[in-house]
Amino acid sequence: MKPTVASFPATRLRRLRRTPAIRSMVQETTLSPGDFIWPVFVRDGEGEVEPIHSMPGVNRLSVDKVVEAAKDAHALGIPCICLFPYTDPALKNEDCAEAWNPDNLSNRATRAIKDAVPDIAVMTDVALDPYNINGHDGFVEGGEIVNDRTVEALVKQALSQAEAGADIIGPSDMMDGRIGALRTALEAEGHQNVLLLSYAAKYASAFYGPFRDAVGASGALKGDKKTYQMEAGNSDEAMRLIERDLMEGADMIMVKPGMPYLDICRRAKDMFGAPTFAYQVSGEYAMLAGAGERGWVDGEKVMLESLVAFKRAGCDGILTYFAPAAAKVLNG
Ligand SMILES: NCc1[nH]cc(CCC(=O)O)c1CC(=O)O
Repeated sequence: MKPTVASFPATRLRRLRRTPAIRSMVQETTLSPGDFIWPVFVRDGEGEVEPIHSMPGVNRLSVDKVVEAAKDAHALGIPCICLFPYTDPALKNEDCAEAWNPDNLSNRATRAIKDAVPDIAVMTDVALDPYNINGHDGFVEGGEIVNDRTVEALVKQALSQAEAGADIIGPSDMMDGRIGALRTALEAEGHQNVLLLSYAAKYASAFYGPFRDAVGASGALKGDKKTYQMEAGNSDEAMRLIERDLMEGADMIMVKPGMPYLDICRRAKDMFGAPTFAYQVSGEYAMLAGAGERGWVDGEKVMLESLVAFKRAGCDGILTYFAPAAAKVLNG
């Protein structure tokens, strides 16, 4: 596109910015609660609302409280809630079997939400890190994060989530071949309507720090995730990963983290035209919410500005811890 601009004063671009009414008429991108997927942290117990110190305003919730959160989200017009379990350290080991336990925390929360608020979509996370004694997304053998044996486990995990009623499965593990394996298994087991939202372009990022505290994986993690998550300097590789996942049966794709990778969102949308999501991750949230809390920035304004940026960059939606706060502002 080459914008046409006649010379001054035939064109005075400030005319279009003069009043709120005129600015609203020509606004190119808008934000609404329907754009949000709300990630929540689930813990055991009842009546539990446990603050996460590195994410001001975010709590670990017991299943009953997650159900209340889902009701609130639905009332605010948020279409989807995404579950991340904080697993009891006693249930973590090297075989990660808790990941496909039909009665694990994530599956109990899914069933409880689908019972109480059937209209909200439930998204679940596929990766072994909440269950793995060493904090990695895959099995570790002799210091290596092994691919194919991990994919077999991810399939069992995803099937248990589909069985529990998950609408959207989000593989965040970055193993090769998992989208194809998951799609094949879901089709074979009668879950042909379950959606796959692939964490297709997921970078090995320091912005995940507060999340790892929230799910209790920080202490456990040995080494880094660079043999499966992407290097920050790469963009062509992101396009290869997205194309590969779409060809294997992903319905939607994600770029993660969000703000430092808006160029990847734009490129992905332009290149593939698939439903594209960005994850505004825990570290991004911590920076904005933390600075807002101290009065260093206007918390509400930076929240909305950061979120509309994703829409402008081509995203169809955003996973954000701000979802309920932003929806409240947008609903007026
Ligand atoms: N499967 C791990 C996973 N799923 C979502 C996040 C990060 C989300 C966030 O930071 O908000 C991570 C962290 C990681 O890869 O170490």
